[in-house]
Amino acid sequence: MTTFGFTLHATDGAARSGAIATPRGTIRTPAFMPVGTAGTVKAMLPESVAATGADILLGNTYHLMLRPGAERVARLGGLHAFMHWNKPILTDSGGFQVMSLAGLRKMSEDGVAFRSHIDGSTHMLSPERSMEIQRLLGSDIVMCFDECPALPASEAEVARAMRLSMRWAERSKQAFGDRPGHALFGIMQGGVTRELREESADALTAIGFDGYAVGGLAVGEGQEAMFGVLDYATGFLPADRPRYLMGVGKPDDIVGAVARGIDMMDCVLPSRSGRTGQAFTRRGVVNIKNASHADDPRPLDEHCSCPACRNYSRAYLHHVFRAQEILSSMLLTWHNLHYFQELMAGMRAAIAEGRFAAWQAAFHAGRAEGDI
Ligand SMILES: CNc1nc2cc3c(=O)[nH]c(N)nc3c(CCN)c2[nH]1
Ligand SMILES: [Zn+2]
Repeated sequence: MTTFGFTLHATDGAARSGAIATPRGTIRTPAFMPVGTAGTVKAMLPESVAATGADILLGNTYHLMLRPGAERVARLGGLHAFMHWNKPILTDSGGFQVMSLAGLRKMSEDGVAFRSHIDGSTHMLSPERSMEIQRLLGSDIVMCFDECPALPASEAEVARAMRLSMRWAERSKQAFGDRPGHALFGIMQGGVTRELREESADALTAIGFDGYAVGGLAVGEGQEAMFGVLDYATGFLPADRPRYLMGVGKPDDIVGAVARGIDMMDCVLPSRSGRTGQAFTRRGVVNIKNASHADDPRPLDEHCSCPACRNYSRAYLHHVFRAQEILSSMLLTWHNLHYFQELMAGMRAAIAEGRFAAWQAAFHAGRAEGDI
C-alpha cells in the first residue's frame, strides 16, 4: 500500500508544482481544497466536487464531533464511506473553530472546554482528543491541535498562543502515533512577527511532521500583511514537505500565496459566495443578483466548461437566484469550485513549464475592476 509522500516536480521562482501520494489517491499541487465542513460540500454531490477537479476536500473536527459525533461516524465506516467521497480528506483539528464558533469556552494548558453552538452541550478538545476524533473520522491528513489567536492581539499574546500551540503540537505528534498512509501536519503560528514565526517553524521542524501549515493568517490582517509574512515564512519550512496555507482565499490571494511557495490551500469562499450569488470568473466577480443580468443571454463565462456556463444564461441564473431556487446555489457553487480548480491547474502547468511569471501577469491583466 502506498504510504504518504510528497514529490516536487518543478520550481519556478518560489512557486512549486508537485504531487502528494496517499493510499486514497494523488493530490496535485498547488492544490485547492473545497471545504466540506459537516461532511458535505454545501449544494454539491461528491461526484460533482470530483468533476470540478478537486483531488482532496476538507472536513472539520469541531462540527463533526458535535454532529453526528465522531464515534457514530466511525461505527458507520468512517467519513469517506459516510459522505461517499473516496479520495483524500484533510480534517482541521478544531482549535480554530472552537474559538470562532463555540460558546462558553475555558482554555487551559490541557485543552479547551466549551459548549456546542448547536445545542449547548458541553465538550472538550485537547491534542489527544483531537487526534482521536480525526482517527475515528478516518481522515488521510490530520492537523495538529492549535490555538489561532484572534486579532487584534498583542505580540505577547501571539507569542503565548504560539508557544502553547508548539507544546500542543508535540502532544499531537505523541497521540497521533505511527500511522502508515496517514499524515500529520504541524501548524506554524506567530502572527506577523518574523522572530515568532521562525521560532515556531524551528519548533515544528524539530518535532518533525509530514507537512507544515501556515496558520494564524487570513484572520483580518489584510493581503499585504499576509504576503509580507509569506515572503519569509515558507522559507523557514522544510522544502521537501507540503506547505498548507489555512483559510485562503480570494483568487488573487491564492495566486500570490503560490508565488510565495505555498502548495495547498482551503477556503469557504467559492462555495459560500456561490450561495450568495457571487460568481468568480477570469475577468472578475459577477454579482448575479444585479438587475443588469436579468435579460443577459450570455453565460457567466464563455470560456468556462462547467454545467452552469455550458447550459444556462446569466438571465436564468439571475432568475433562479432571485427566486431563491435551490438550483441557484448548486450551479453557482459548481461554477466557482470549477473556476478555482481551473486556476490551480493553470498554475500547475505554468510552474511545470517555467512560465509562472507570465501566467501571473496574464491573470492580473485579465481582471476588471468591480463587477462585470
Ligand atoms: C479563513 N481564515 C482562516 N485562517 C485560519 C487559521 C487557522 C489556524 O491557524 N489553525 C487552524 N487549525 N485552522 C485555521 C483556519 C481554518 C482553515 N479551514 C483558518 N481559516
Ligand atoms: Zn462556469
